[in-house]
Amino acid sequence: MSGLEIRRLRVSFDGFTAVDGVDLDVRPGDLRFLIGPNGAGKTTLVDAVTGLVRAEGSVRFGGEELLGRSVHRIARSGIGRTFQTATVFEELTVLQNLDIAAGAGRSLWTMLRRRKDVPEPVARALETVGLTELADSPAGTLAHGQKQWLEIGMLLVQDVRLLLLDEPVAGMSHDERQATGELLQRISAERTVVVIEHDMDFMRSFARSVSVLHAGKVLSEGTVAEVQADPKVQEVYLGHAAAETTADVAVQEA
Ligand SMILES: Nc1ncnc2c1ncn2[C@@H]1O[C@H](COP(=O)(O)OP(=O)(O)OP(=O)(O)O)[C@@H](O)[C@H]1O
Repeated sequence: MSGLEIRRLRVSFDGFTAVDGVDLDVRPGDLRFLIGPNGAGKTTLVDAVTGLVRAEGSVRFGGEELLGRSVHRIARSGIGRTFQTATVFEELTVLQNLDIAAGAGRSLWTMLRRRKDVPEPVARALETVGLTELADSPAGTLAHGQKQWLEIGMLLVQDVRLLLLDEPVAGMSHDERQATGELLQRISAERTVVVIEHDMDFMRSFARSVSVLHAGKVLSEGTVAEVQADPKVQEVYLGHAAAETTADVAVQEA
């Protein structure tokens, strides 16, 4: 099974090139972290894959070309994403949220009715994301981390094969981060998962592979150890830190 294959991807905004000729291959079973300084083009790359911005080049998933397709058609091709802020229906229960995500073709009444028989894919998703006990709680009462897990569950019931997650652990507690990392490892065993992340500790603990983006290009790629040892990466990150330190000193001296 072929996963995500990106070739010569380019996205421009009014003459500014945010993604500048990116090649990227992510196989099913991988857990790829996409890192890079602010403005590197990470979110824009995911926007291009999901059809939110126009792009040139080629994005194939499972061998099918996605560029040029509508957002809805891309979603129907088994591609799903989460955003930094979870987008769940707060007034509905966890189960109803999952039911609606799973429920193409069912009436709203069928989906909102309290049912004893939870459909098998929904029960499996509840189990996978660890929310079985909270199935009947309104989503609005969930903790921040639990909402992110619900959103991932909503992708699982749609049988999304490629998950693109934008900073899934931002704002999470240490325990929530750990649980999220383990969740991502479980779901990536048979799906293709790409995670945009700024949290380097989280990346070191859970990434199977890493791509570093800088100024719209892939700067480095490999295992966590390979990427960390790459002088180009050290320069970008240390250069960044050095610049911030200099700025801090300048502010303090002013
Ligand atoms: N709609 C847009 N119009 C104009 N410029 C944009 C647009 N979207 C993004 N950009 C620019 O493209 C560049 C890449 O942005 P992008 O959000 O993809 O970076 P990022 O790596 O995700 O950064 P961050 O880690 O801060 O989220 C930035 O310079 C940004 O200002």
